[in-house]
Amino acid sequence: MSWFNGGNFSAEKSVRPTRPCYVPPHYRNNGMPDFNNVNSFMSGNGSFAQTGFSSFNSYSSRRQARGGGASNGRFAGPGRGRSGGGRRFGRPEETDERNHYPNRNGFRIPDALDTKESFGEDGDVCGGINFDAYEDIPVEVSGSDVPPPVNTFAEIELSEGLYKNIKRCKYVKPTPIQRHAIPIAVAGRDLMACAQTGSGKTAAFCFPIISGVWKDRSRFLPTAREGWIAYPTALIMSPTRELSCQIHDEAKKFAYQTGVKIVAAYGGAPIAQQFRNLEKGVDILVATPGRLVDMIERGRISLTRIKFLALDEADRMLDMGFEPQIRKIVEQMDMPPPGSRQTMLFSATFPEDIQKLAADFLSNYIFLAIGRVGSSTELIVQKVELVRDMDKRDHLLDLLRSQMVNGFNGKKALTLVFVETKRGADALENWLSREGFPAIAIHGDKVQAERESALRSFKNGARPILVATDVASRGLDIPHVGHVVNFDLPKDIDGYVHRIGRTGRAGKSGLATAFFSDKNIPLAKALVELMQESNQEVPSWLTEYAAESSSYDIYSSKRGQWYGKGNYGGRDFRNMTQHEEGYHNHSVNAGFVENYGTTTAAYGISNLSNDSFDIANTVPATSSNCHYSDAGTYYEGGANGPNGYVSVVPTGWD
Ligand SMILES: Nc1ncnc2c1ncn2[C@@H]1O[C@H](COP(=O)(O)OP(=O)(O)OP(=O)(O)O)[C@@H](O)[C@H]1O
Repeated sequence: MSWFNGGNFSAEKSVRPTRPCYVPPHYRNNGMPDFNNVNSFMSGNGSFAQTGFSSFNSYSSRRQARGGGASNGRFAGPGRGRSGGGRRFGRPEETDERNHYPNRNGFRIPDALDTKESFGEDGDVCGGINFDAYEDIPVEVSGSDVPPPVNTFAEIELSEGLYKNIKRCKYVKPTPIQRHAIPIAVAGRDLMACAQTGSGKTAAFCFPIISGVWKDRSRFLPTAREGWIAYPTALIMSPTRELSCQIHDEAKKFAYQTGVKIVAAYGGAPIAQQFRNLEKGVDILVATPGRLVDMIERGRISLTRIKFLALDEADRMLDMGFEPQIRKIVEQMDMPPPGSRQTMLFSATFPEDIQKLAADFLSNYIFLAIGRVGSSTELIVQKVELVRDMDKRDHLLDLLRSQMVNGFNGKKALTLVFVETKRGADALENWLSREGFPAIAIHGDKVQAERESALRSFKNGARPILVATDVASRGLDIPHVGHVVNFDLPKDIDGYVHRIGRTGRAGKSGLATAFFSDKNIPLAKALVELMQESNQEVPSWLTEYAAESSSYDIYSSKRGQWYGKGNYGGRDFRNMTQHEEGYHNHSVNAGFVENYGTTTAAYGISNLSNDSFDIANTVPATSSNCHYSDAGTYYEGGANGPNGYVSVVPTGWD
């Protein structure tokens, strides 16, 4: 990625004097804002609004002037009373809240927000979507006989009606994940696909499924709903109700007038209504696991005719929370086994251990990664602020006021604030409302109608601040989210990647601010790595914490995952050497000797149950391919051979 060297864009008021100006990819071929001037940047031609970070850069000095306390000299909390001195206003009138919300403190209520922007017909920049932003992302594909990528939708053998709908949706050009994944899926191959948040994964699995279902004449068999049992041809599962709803809505747009019937089944909504929808016929079922199991156990859905299975947010679906239910649905009910159905797994993050689990559901699959697995898009400007827990509310208030003072510069932007707990979400919503900021909370303890209403009033701008737990962290595609605030940081870096990914979508820019407190030190190293990788400016105090936090890189009990690092894999785990605790004589696909930052595979050959092992290509350990982990653990194991299989024995942990 290039760093822009000043020139025409010299600062009026430089806030980053010591570093060259990074130009995010979405600005590279367009009108350029002044990148040395934060205010100018915020009001640039991206989708999010001016947020006034100039005032934040002076935050620390203001705090010191006030004599605010800092525990270790690095915290920048305001160190003053909890109210921040703001005037308090009552909760909003529930009626006509957009127009009459008490905004005496000046918080601008956006006008009605469009749900979609329009797209141009003329090439790369369509309705603010700048495809150049994605062009230089490296692509990794592995597996046998990989179908080649395409450059246009027209090159793919999709059904006629679907083409029309792609045009109707103004999808002029496929995104990289679509260019690669759709031909693979249309060729009938199983797929594990990873691409950054907001890069178009939904269409990447919906298009082949809709097309495949449409071409599958067997769905017209009269027995398709016999005895009021629904026999869908395709099943798309996702972890949350809101995401299932969203996928359902998207898929319906893509399947408009094709005759392909799509039904959603998710918890919290009346099951009787969902049964009635199923009774009208279903080709593609979009479901959350809990409601699906319920329906299958009540004998209303059979999976015997499933030909296409897609798991969105697949790593979440296979982590410890969901895995038993997914195994039950996919392995213990009546679904055809791998090989007899086509299985597609999609996510922006895919930890190695989950990749291994996922392999159980796949047959001869292709692994596709657009960018490094678990990486974050450069479209999102990431800021990390050092804030003590006790100062977070004031800090947030200052942030929101700063947005207020600088205005939205004619742009409409929503702010999504992530907190750790449901109680914390309610408390922050109440507090913000008391302070005169129109906020609404969404979390798992709210009934579904409340959740939907919260999301609606956020989307339409009636409550432009949504306080959310992780229930809103994955998959949700809400236009105009300009700013994501991690009021509480998540425990692992993958969670952070998904949360900040609610902004900076579809080629548009976004801003993510994290409040980092001493509780988050274990996350520092992974955060620094992620930020560096996406060319973000890393504060020096965070780098210091990262150095300190190396000692936190111990295996947690949870499936050998790194705490903090999230164990995010760089690539197809089949191409990696094994480095997990407790693996003995475990055969792995060699071909690579990989350095994982802390460990690298090493020396010695065992294996060798695999015929394709090529002893001639064996690479014995040398100082360059044999490393020690941070913990001083020596890996003894093997390498190499393009198709070789070797054993890796982590002797240090015996
Ligand atoms: N080819 C395209 N042309 C124009 N817009 C597109 C295209 N593909 C996807 N989009 C739009 O991009 C946005 C993001 O897409 P999508 O929600 O599928 O992202 P995602 O990769 O699934 O993100 P996440 O990882 O957060 O789930 C959506 O608004 C979608 O309509």
